[in-house]
Amino acid sequence: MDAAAIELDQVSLGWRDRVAVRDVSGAFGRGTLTAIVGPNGAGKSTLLKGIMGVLNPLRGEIRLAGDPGRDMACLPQSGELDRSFPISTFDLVAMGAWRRVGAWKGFGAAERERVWQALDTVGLADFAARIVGTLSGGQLQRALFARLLLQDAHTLLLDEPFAAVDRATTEDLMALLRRWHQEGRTVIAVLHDLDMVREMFPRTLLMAGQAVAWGPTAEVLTPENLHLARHLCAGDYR
Ligand SMILES: Nc1ncnc2c1ncn2[C@@H]1O[C@H](COP(=O)(O)OP(=O)(O)OP(=O)(O)O)[C@@H](O)[C@H]1O
Repeated sequence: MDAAAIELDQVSLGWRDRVAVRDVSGAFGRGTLTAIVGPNGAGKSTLLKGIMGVLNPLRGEIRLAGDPGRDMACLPQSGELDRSFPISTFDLVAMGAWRRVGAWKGFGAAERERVWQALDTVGLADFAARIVGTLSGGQLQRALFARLLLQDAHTLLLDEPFAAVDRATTEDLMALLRRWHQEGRTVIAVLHDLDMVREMFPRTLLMAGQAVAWGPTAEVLTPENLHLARHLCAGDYR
């Protein structure tokens, strides 16, 4: 595999009373496109939080190539967003540029043009002035993808990017994800649609509290591995 963008060495994550992710070791190669899948409660979001640095490992080590502040961009699960914040769609997208250009005083005409381009790419140019609380779920997800475009990060972490969005929006946003992959960025997405993973994601990490399998998608999503994941999480997982 190419050089690692993110390396996990016997990583366990959780809280005082609960270990949600146990003893995961492996690497996300630079420029790879990986899906993280597994039953509800398998520790997928917890693993992403560990990689983002919002949760410290209980054990083990997470090593990131580059400067995580600048090189990593995240799309949180939509339920974790505060939509009541009174901000326009334009400003939400513009926030993606903060790390590159500093505070608002550095925000010139060129950056404004980039915001317009990003809004146009996701089909939201007509919604620039709308307060984000008035966007539909799918429109908000498009705006958050536009913000990722502004961030221009080498590594992108997306937690259920297509949850509760319709087929057309999913196809548009998936095209952006593929574009990032073709540009050589490292892309990691938590997903539930295994057919989509089989079709679009070359690599997969199957979680069930631990890493059940990690590698080329066809070798990971076998009936045996899925059965094991279901058994480990004691749920219904196909
Ligand atoms: N803040 C927290 N405190 C304690 N336990 C938590 C906390 N957040 C999550 N958990 C628990 O950790 C486990 C893993 O949760 P996580 O959200 O990582 O699962 P997931 O694989 O992303 O699930 P889903 O597919 O339902 O989103 C679950 O049992 C969950 O209840």
